[in-house]
Amino acid sequence: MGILTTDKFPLLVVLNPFSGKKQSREVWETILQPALHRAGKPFKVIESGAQGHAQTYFFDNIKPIITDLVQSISVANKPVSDSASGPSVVLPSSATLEVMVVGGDGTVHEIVNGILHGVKGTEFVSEAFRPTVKFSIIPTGTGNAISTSLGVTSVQDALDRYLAGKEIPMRIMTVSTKASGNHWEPRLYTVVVNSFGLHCATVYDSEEFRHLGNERFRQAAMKNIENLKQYEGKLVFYGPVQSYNRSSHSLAPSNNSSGDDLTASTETLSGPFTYLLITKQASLEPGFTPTPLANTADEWMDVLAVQNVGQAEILQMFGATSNGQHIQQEQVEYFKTKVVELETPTQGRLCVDGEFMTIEPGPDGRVRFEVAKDLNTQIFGVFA
Ligand SMILES: Nc1ncnc2c1ncn2[C@@H]1O[C@H](COP(=O)(O)OP(=O)(O)OP(=O)(O)O)[C@@H](O)[C@H]1O
Repeated sequence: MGILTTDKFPLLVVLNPFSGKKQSREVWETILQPALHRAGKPFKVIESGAQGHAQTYFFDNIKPIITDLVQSISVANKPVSDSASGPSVVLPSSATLEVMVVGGDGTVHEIVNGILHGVKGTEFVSEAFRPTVKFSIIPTGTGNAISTSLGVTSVQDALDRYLAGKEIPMRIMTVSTKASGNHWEPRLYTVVVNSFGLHCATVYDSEEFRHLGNERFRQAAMKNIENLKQYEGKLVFYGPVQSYNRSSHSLAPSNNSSGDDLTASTETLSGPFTYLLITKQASLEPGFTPTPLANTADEWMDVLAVQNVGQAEILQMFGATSNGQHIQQEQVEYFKTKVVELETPTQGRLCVDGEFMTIEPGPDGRVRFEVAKDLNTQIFGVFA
């Protein structure tokens, strides 16, 4: 790999020149690079050359990166030679990899998926040795959901938070389907949002409006609202569920809540769905906060469900999503949960952080969403 040029392991900077309005390179050259030089931080730049590049890069290289990272710590910790036995090198039980993303949420999604698939089933992330990956997310994408949810207001703000060094856990979700032998196999890891129905169709259609920046989502949403569809499916919750109570303006344990037993089904929404989001972030872009109670760092995922409504109700909801007041509306159901499964009677489409996945029909095609609880997937943090 040869990433280790000094005994100080570099910050890995992943730059996506295609994100948002294509300003990542300029932001890097004019703001970030000079600031890192001033701060004396060594770095290595990885420029994404195509869709999927960041994911493939980390999938292919995460093991040598971790090896070099461990070596750098071992070098730094090497005690002064005391005798003929020479210096002893003590291998650490953990190490911190810092990754600065100059791009959007899709780039963070690619890196997380590349890393977790790259180390799966290896000793590179295990009980004996577990690295942590700390992200500095510089918001040069379109939605910048993670940054917006953390209240980051600008590139400079994100940079200042990185240099200040305060971080919080960035919990992710696993998206699994049934593999042979009937066990759940994680297919994808989600950092922002899984969606079904209108939101997924909007993201799908928004690519053709990419040149419009943020406006692309609005254009694609209007197109889909004009031609509003209902999406057949049922959503089954397992284990503890909290639902939002409009009268008390607060979350309360669902009536059927089954303690911490994640195998017991608690609640079912029978659909059809007009709009369905399962998220880890409160905002999906500045001015759009569909799951206002979501928290990047907690062990819950938030579910916003709108079942079988018409254009007027959907427009009414969107009219109040800027400040989260839509969760007071009758047609909006809001939950916090840890495990939920979606089943569709016919083939469906799921959107996972902007990546699309096919839902196969019937019980065998069920998709299971979980807040990742395996410690080997809970390795991410974000400077906040
Ligand atoms: N060199 C490249 N050329 C074209 N597409 C690229 C390139 N590198 C990465 N991509 C793709 O760019 C897309 C957008 O990336 P990213 O998520 O960073 O920005 P965004 O979509 O504008 O922001 P957000 O996800 O925050 O809304 C991703 O699908 C990624 O795979």
